[in-house]
Amino acid sequence: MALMILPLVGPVSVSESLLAMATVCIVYLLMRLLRSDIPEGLQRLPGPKPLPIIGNVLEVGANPHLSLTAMSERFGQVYQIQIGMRPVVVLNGSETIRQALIKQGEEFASRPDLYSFQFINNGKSLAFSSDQAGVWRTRRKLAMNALRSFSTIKGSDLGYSCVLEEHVCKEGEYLVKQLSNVTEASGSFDPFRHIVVSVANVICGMCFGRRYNHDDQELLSFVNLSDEFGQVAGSGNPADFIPFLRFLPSRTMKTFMDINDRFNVFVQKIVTEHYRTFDKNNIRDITDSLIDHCEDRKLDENSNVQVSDEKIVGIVNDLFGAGFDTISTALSWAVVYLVAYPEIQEKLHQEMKDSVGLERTPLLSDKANLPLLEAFILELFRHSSFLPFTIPHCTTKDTALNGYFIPKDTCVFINQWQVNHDPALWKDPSSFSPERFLNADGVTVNKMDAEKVMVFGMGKRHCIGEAIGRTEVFLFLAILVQKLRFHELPGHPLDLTPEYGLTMKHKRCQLRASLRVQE
Ligand code: HEM
Repeated sequence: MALMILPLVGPVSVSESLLAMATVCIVYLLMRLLRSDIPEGLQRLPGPKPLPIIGNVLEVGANPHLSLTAMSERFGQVYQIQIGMRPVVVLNGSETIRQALIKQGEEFASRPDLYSFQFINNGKSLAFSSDQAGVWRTRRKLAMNALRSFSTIKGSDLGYSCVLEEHVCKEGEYLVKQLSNVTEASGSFDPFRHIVVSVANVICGMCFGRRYNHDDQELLSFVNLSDEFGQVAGSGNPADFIPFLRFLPSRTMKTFMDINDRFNVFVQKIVTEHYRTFDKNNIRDITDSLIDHCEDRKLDENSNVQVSDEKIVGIVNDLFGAGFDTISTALSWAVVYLVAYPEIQEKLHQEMKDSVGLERTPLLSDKANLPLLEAFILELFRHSSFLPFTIPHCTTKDTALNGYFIPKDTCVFINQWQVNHDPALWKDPSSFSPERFLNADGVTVNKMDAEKVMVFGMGKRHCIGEAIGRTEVFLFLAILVQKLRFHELPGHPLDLTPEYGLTMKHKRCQLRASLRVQE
């Protein structure tokens, strides 16, 4: 992401320069005057000295997860930076984050009203908008109930424990065929390009009762552009903090708006069709269940929180959006790690062969017998930390943390990357070693270590799709490891350096896959 502010300034005259400098000084002095008083017994937050107007943007740079982790070594687990003219508190360290998000959860539960968030789901997103607490709570509860109902019910095939397992197993088998066919036809494939369609199909099944072909242009037109979405929605997007940047042309921002538009049109078309064919006695999917809720609520005169129909049915946008990008990113990283560590790939296949065999599709009930696969997933979450920060939080009132004063309405970044790479928690944090999660017996996972990994946030805003996310990553990966061997494409060495964003992706690459049964 470009945090280059200075090159955006063109040639200026002497009088313009003087005027700009005077403005900068006045704003700087005003900001110093407006600095809030610190209540007795509390301290002012430490942090790097900000420059006028741009604050600490240059020090934050293009990889905020690395720069803000390095700053935690200088300033401690709670410190303040300034992005543009907006103060941002950065929280690091497992215990400090637990204290803020769980023990003082109510005080850190809100979202800041950032510029880019108004384009997500037309400003009505459950995850990104700064809804009032009552409205957000009602919508979150509805979303959780809908997800639970439509993932745990039985599907059409009674051989599966639930519809989620059925969807993932069928999409997983299809993905195996797709990857081996594409390798045969074209010599290689881009893992994210194909995985994202399979994962999108699972959430589409639950939300809209439909699946898409791997070549469906309408679906592909935005699911494969989620990199740009993540670059803007990630913590530290300059236009969110430096107002004048909104008025300068930005290719990334334009693409971001374009993806949001296409996404909203795609979902709106399906929702309109659901309204047209809605039958109260045949609730087909999550969209129907949300429409049904609107109808029931109109009959309930006593309902004390008023939430518009648009905001209720709009929950489906959040579920669909959150349900494909996160899981596809995790799986795409998984495949890249398999290729980068071929000896681990072989061990995982051997474990599958010994515990499940190669004849039948792996199921959720096999999880307890696949400890190395579970450890691999934990290490993939920890090492890649592909959600380096949670979605930004915001304080709901004046509060204190570790003895420091934090005023109401302060934007707060939660540094998950730092927790997952903290040398106080992990031995040799930069090495990729799934075995670190196995107990000394080598066949059970150390649950205490597993709980230290932070990728789903925690507390009041903690991810509502965690169970679904873990289930999908496990099942898809089990099927891929059982059926395929992944290889590097000769002459195309892998680059595991993540590209910063809300979800950090590996660089797009070309890989090969061969069917194990043919070997
Ligand atoms: C591997 C997969 C996933 C990961 C790593 C993940 C991670 C996260 C994280 C870090 C947050 C922000 C927490 C915070 O702000 O403190 C979040 C929020 C959220 N996630 Fe997930 N997520 C995943 C899958 C899903 C799925 C499958 C769904 C739904 C189908 C989902 C729905 C949501 C929603 C609606 C929120 C916003 C909650 C709120 O603001 O109250 N996520 N997720």
